[in-house]
Formats: sequence, structure tokens, C-alpha cells
Amino acid sequence: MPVLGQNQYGKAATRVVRVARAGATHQLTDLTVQVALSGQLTEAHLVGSNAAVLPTDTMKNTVYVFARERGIASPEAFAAELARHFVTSQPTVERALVTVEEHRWERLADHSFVRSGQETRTARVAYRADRFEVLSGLTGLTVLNTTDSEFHGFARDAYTTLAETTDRVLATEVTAVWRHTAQDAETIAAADWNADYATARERLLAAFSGTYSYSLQQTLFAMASAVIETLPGVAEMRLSLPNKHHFLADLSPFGIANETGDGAVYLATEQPFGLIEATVLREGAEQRIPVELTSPA
Ligand SMILES: O=c1[nH]c(=O)c2[nH]c(=O)[nH]c2[nH]1
Repeated sequence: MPVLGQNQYGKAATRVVRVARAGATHQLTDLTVQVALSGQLTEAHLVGSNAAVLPTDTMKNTVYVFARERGIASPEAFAAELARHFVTSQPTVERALVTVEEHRWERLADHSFVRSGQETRTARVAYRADRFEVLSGLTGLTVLNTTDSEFHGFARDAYTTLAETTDRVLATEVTAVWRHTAQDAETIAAADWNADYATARERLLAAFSGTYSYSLQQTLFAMASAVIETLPGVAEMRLSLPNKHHFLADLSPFGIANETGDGAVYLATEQPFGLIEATVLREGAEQRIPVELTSPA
């Protein structure tokens, strides 16, 4: 007889847009929420009993009711409230995992907004046995340095053709996930998630632009370290940095020199791309961010 292994179920891709309009200046929050529950679901899978199956339709409704009645203070706080709700209100639910993506809108005017690029803020909160695990993050943060990047002295074999460079364009699209040490409800309710997020984002950007780079690996470590050194509540950060290559265009067929310097012209290639990934930990911290979480599909 086969045996049931890991299982979870829930509602994916619930899109909720909330408008706060206390005065003339409106606030817009735009989230995609995913709920995944696990617990006593063996009967559901083995014999088709739905006694412990809270409908995924209910989860979707809960997202809208919570957004309406409690508001959305931050992706982390919203996810934490939802996660705790499902575990504490359903005796058969042992663990809830709530993932939130926040789509960014930039203000145009009091009640007008423009969708800003591809950048997305993320939060992922797990709740089980009265403990939380909170991961914050972002995706789609694209950055580029036009100099202060070298790459040379690398290992070589029979297939190595890459030219060494002491001045190149360095560009990447940051995917970051960081784990908070906070685990109890009081600490989570008291935290200023939006301020912490703004600090983390600012530190990542400052370290990217301020690090004189000998490789994307080195830049990665500097970026994550900057966040860990600034935010005492962050235990670890996982970064996934695609190398968005910019190669000097070969204009020699036209007798035109094209070297690094004023007016250089680059070929920005999409694929294939280098992919540099690592977790950086506060000393003594456990590595708990799943590596698949930040890797591109
Ligand atoms: O920063 C880099 N790291 C690498 O590992 C690598 N490999 C490569 O071909 N170019 C680069 N650049």
C-alpha cells in the first residue's frame, strides 16, 4: 500500500487590491496572496473524506475579509495574521504557509498611480505550533554599474575563451530573500516591516553601487553582508544574481575600434546568463532559506 508523503493545499494567486482613502491622498496596496495548509489530511487523500478540508474558496474569501477589516499594514504582517488564523481556527490544520507578492505602484498624484517596473516585494510566513518563520524579499530589482567591475585571474581549461577584463559593465536582476529571527506573535506584531524592508533594499543598492567588484560572487557577499550588518533581526539572506552580460560589440569588420571608455557600445544578451547564488549568514545562524525559493524556474 503506497503511503502519503508531504502534502499541502490552498489557494494560489489571490489578487487583492486595497484602497485606503481617509483624505484626498489615497493609498494603494496591490498583493498576490498564496495560502498553503497542511495537517491532518491523510483521510482526505486516502478515502476521500473532506471533513478536514477547509475549501480553498474559503481561503480566498478570508484574504478579502482580512484585507477589508484589518487592513494591510505590510506584506509580512498580513501574511502572519492569515497564517495564524488558519492554524488557530481549524483544529486539523497544523501548519500554514502564506506567501505574498506586493506589486509596486508609484504615486502620480493624490489618486493616480503608475505601475513601477518589474520590481516586486515578497513575504513568506509559516506558522506552526505557535511559532512563526518570516521571510522577506524582493525580485526584479535590476541594477547596473558602468565601471568598477573587473573579472580576471579565473580558472582555465581547454574550453576557456573568455577575455580577462579590468573594466566591464556589471548588471544583474536581484532576487533576495532574508529570514528574520522573530518567531513569536508579539515581536512580529511590534516590528516595523516596512521600515526594515526599505533599509534592506537601500543597503542592497548601496552595496551594489559602492563595492569595487572583482566578480559578481564578491558583490553578492558584500550586498547580503550589508543587510545583515545593518538589521540585527536578520539571520540570513539568500541572493540569486543573474549576470546580465554586456559584451563590447565587435565593430572590427567595419574598421571601427570599440573599447571600454567613452562611447563604448555593448551587446546586452539575455541568454545564456551566468547565475550566481549564495546564502550569507549571521555568524552562528542556521541556514534555513530553501535554495529553490530564489532560483529562477
Ligand atoms: O562575475 C563573474 N563571475 C563569474 O563566475 C563569471 N563567469 C563568467 O564567464 N563571467 C563571470 N563574471
